[in-house]
Amino acid sequence: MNNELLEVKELTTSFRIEDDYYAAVDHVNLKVKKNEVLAIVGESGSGKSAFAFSLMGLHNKAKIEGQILYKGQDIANLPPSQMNKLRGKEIAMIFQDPLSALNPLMIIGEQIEEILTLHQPKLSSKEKKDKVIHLLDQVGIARPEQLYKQYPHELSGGMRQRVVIAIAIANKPELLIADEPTTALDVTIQLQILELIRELKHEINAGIILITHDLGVVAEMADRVAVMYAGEIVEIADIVTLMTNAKHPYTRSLLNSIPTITEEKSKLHVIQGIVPSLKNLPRQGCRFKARIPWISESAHEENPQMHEIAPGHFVRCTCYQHFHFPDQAEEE
Ligand SMILES: Nc1ncnc2c1ncn2[C@@H]1O[C@H](COP(=O)(O)OP(=O)(O)OP(=O)(O)O)[C@@H](O)[C@H]1O
Repeated sequence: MNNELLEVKELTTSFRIEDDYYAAVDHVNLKVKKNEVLAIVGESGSGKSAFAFSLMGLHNKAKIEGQILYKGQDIANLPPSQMNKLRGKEIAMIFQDPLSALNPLMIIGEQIEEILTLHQPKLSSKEKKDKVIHLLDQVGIARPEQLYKQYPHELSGGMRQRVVIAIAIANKPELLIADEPTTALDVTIQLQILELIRELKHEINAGIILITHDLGVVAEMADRVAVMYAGEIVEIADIVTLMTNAKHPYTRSLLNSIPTITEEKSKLHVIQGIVPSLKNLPRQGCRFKARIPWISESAHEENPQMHEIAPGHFVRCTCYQHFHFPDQAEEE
């Protein structure tokens, strides 16, 4: 197989609420290649984390349907013993909150050694320590020997996230999933961590799935972007196309809600409403319809499909052809 690393087919992740299952990830299809950053973007509640956790096999009680083909092998619903061998080695994740991802009672060096021991049991103590020092250096920690002996609470948020990244890349994963890796950090530190992930992309030669609600982060980091709304992918395109020629009303609304210094505040288009809760989600028709009520009913497909409108550029539903912001006339 070429350089395709991951192919997700019709992935559906459903949670049990009272007596029924409700899909938080609904028939998602996408691919990730080696050396590629695929960003998944959407508001809170759109299903991004549920998707990431499905790839990592971290859902305890959810029902997972469809296929997660990692290097051709379906890893959806893999027995825990087999998933444990992949997780932390071939597939690794950087979590949102570095403090909760680290063990408060263990020094940093031991925490990184632990993940090395798990997947490379034959390493000697000296080899392990050398690798840890090298990893800490690789993630930009100035005095790795000193940090080796420190506890998580002794570090700043940015340092902790560097350690979490060191743990994620310790076993040279081929697929790295970063779930809002900078959300919990100060703005200046966010930039440093993004820069680090960008540098590592070349060094570790991995495919990266970057989950974020922040289109600024997407613009900086992504090669391709999948926009997620209410559990579905509504648009996929390469980064340049997405930033300059987005079509789906949701993508356009997200892009329009980014303030620019040249735009007057009164002209900002802020999307009204929120992503509906799982139980209240309309499962028939266009899921974004309720948030663009000024667009006529007939613009929407009854059963919205993904349309390939240019090579590699997919848009769900036909409503994009008739979409305009409330204060503008229809474009076509
Ligand atoms: N364990 C669970 N049980 C029931 N519902 C859940 C569970 N986990 C997530 N959900 C619901 O699934 C939907 C998608 O949640 P998810 O956390 O994946 O969204 P998200 O896009 O990652 O948002 P955020 O950026 O806030 O993390 C939400 O409606 C959420 O309430």
